[in-house]
Amino acid sequence: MNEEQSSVILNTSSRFSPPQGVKLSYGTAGFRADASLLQSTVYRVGILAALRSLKTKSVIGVMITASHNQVSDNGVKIADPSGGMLSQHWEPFADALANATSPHQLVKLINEFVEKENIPFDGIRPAEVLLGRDTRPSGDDLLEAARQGVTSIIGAVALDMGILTTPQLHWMVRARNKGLKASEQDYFEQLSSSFRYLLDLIPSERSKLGGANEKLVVDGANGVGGVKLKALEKLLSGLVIEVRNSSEDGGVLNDGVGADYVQKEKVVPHGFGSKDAGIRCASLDGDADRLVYFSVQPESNGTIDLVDGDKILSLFSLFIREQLSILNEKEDIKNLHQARLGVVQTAYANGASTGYLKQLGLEVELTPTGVKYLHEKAAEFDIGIYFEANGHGTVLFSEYFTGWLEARSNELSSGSKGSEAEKAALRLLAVSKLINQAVGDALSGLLLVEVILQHMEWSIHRWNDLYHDLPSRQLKVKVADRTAVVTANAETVVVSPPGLQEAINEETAKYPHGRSFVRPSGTEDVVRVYAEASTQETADSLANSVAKLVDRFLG
Ligand SMILES: CC(=O)N[C@H]1[C@@H](OP(=O)(O)O)O[C@H](CO)[C@@H](O)[C@@H]1O
Ligand SMILES: [Mg+2]
Repeated sequence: MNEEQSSVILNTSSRFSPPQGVKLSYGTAGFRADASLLQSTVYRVGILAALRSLKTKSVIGVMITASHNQVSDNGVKIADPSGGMLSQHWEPFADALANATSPHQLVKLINEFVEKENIPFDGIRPAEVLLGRDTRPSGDDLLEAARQGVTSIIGAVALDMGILTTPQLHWMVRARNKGLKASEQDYFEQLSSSFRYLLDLIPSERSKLGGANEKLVVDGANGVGGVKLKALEKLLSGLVIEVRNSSEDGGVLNDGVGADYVQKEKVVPHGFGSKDAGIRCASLDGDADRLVYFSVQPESNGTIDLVDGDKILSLFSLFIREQLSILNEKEDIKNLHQARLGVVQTAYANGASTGYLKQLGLEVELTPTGVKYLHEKAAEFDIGIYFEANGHGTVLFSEYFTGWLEARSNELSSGSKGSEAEKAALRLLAVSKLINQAVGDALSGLLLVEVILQHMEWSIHRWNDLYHDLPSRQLKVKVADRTAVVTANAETVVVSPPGLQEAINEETAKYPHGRSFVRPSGTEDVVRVYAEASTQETADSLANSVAKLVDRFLG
């Protein structure tokens, strides 16, 4: 960096003092904290995003959100050129920048990093960063801090894209870097037109008046998702959606509402009750990158049948597998490309879901917790489907495979137009356009669920009956130092402290269908305990015993 550049950063950064005595970490999904602590962090992430744009010669995204956290929190994360998460290789630098104690130290760190990473300051292609935020009241000021960070790199351009869901911003970054249309309207049009296309491809003999056609009721978590879903719905036909807890209703973001609450507590969100018994309902999280479905049990006290990320994954897998097999059946050997379909889960996936997917003959991979790991693994397949049990996931299509599908559907349409094989190829192509290729997206996921249910003529109950979840329990244990827990094999085995895994094994062996693992959280200062067993009582008991072991070894 030249003198002029250094002095601009020195000047602007002096307006953003870091909070005293707080250690910030990029963590599993960006920086998160009470919003009042984040001005300097967001400003510095703005600088980092501009550097990333220079380095990759591409458009980069900065999203201001704290997802399912309480409304007084906020956060910031970077979208890479592909629309995916920031390269893990740059995370330690993000941490170092956020924790720099003075403007001089900040400039020194940036200089060292620019040199190490060989970041070009040649002015040939200026940095360009898209900024988005969710509905949090602190978002406006933080977005301004990000803008000042970006523009403190001379020549860099920051574009304020306004209030967006997290997946919308990631989608825009990806589209811009591919030279495609990238506005919010383009996003809505791509989703609604591929949804319509898939509806039109439903075999005509299947009645379009089945159970799935009743209205869908969606809990918007009092966040950005509900408002965007209403805008999207205006472009949809063939689906009636009622949105509750949209941020316009005056309710508090994530307070007794939203996908995280529904999945963890397994109870109805605010605004839902026994009057909704049996109806197909869905819940989004605060920034609309998670989706779960549920139905209210009749005459219950707010208890629900939860249809979680594992079941969404199973539904998508079934549909895609069916289309691939239609395609393969009709192919002659010369044209056969045996597509590799893979599904990716974490250890939190319910054991019944993994068993079900394997019994379908699917390749099931396990990765550590965190979308960045699942996404990376899913990208190794022609079609890779990944979901966390909490409802964050998507379906990735390799460029090679979409190219192959396009070529095949063209060939097929010039031969026997309207053949089953052609329709299967067209359905798969439409799925690749509907489902967000950048990151998990509750809105596009919801449309894919809806069209598959109509295609299968399934109610939410039929879908929920695909398999029955094993009873499970999750607990959190406060320990002196959670980093003392080191795991291996996608977090299923503890390697340190010594003896803990053997003790867990001994305990688990006492329970029929018992499974349990522990790992340090990447977003909270706790060790998480997960247990499954054949009844709720035994799952609870196993989780409690393992929590005691964690406390004994680490307390
Ligand atoms: C058990 C669980 O749900 N863990 C969540 C949670 O991570 P932890 O590292 O477990 O705190 O937040 C992550 C980011 O949102 C999400 O990817 C992950 O699935
Ligand atoms: Mg989220």
